[in-house]
Amino acid sequence: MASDSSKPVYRATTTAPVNIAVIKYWGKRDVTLNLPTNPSLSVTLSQRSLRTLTTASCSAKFPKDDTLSLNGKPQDISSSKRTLACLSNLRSLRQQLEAADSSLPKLSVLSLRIVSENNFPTAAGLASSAAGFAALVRAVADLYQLPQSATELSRIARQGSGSACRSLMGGYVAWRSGDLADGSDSLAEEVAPASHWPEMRALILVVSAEKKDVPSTEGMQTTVGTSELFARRVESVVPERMAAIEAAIRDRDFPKFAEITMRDSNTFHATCLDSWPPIFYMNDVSRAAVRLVHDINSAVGRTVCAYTFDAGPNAVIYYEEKDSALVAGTAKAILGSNTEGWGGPFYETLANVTAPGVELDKIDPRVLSTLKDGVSRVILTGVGEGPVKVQDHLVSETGEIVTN
Ligand SMILES: Nc1ncnc2c1ncn2[C@@H]1O[C@H](COP(=O)(O)OP(=O)(O)OP(=O)(O)O)[C@@H](O)[C@H]1O
Ligand SMILES: C[C@@](O)(CCOP(=O)(O)OP(=O)(O)O)CC(=O)O
Repeated sequence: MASDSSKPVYRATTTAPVNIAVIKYWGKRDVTLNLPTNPSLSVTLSQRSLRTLTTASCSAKFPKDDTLSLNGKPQDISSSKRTLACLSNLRSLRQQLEAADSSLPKLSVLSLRIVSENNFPTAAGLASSAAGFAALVRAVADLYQLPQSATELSRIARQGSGSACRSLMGGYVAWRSGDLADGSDSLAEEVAPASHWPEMRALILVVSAEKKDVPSTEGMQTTVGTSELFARRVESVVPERMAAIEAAIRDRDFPKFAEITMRDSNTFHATCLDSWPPIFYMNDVSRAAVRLVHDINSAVGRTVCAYTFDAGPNAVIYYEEKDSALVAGTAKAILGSNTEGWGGPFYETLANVTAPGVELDKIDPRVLSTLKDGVSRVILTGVGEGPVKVQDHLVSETGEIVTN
């Protein structure tokens, strides 16, 4: 029997971004294949702020079962149908390559050791599952040297977590819901690269970093099964908004982009409230953030910012870089520079801003105190690129997990 040292360790490492939808995915027409009831569209956020780093490795020296370690903790992947579905799809693509070229090493028969780190809280409504599954699929696809495009791989990432299919690309990304029962046409595609509209910024107000009450999968099934508003959202509201927001992105028309974004977040949360029993993801602090955005826009006299909320209370506020002082500068004046997170790569335009962009007497006083008490941390970021192949492997050349 060959000694362990003669059994090579194959490795590939990637980073992957978070994305925040402006037209929300909410509802599945097929739970097993993770097929959505409606298309969605998101902005990929810069990995200079939020990112997952994942190494996929395989070797004949690893124990028989595939393993996944997330933030230093082993995960039970044997009970995660979604992770198993991603891995089995990727393996069969590798098998096809090996069957066509006998000179290729038989990686498809080796156990996988996958190690991942999120640089932000997991399962706290910061889209960790999107970045996490995108990184997992991208890293294993790189390890297996698969020729498939990001759009083709999105079909696999979608089965890990729907929103993950949109994190395989940078910029402005649409997930086409598709019509086919086997899901082969349910894919993500880039609507515009980040370079088309690089001035897009996002200020995330972290309201709660706790694990959320109703997980997305469960929440969306309750909505599909019980909300009367939901059918209208799927039939007419979303298709019209998809066309309109794609045009707004093409024309870099921020006011249009912003209004559609806010309305779609509101419609999504309305269908949650219309579910039975009702589901609440937004709280008083979230509602104060909504009010803040409307107050800023009306004080400035044009639409300079837009809010959106996922399945949790955190607010994501989109704006253009030229309006940083008006939007982020006002938020900073309200929250105080002691709130964690004012800094980092997107901070330059704000660093010298001392006065609020909008006078605070133009903002409802209850909003000021609710935000000051309820926002624990901010994240300043902006539109960014898709996954990047890197060499900071989380598995050593000899196969051990690297602890940072
Ligand atoms: N780096 C990762 N690698 C693999 N799986 C991950 C990774 N990060 C998160 N996940 C998976 O995603 C799950 C969290 O998904 P969940 O949808 O509950 O939260 P979220 O993505 O933060 O919130 P939301 O999708 O509503 O914005 C984790 O329990 C884990 O299974
Ligand atoms: C509100 C959302 O963030 C819901 C995301 O849901 P997930 O992609 O987390 O759901 P699963 O497919 O069940 O894993 C909207 C969106 O990102 O489009």
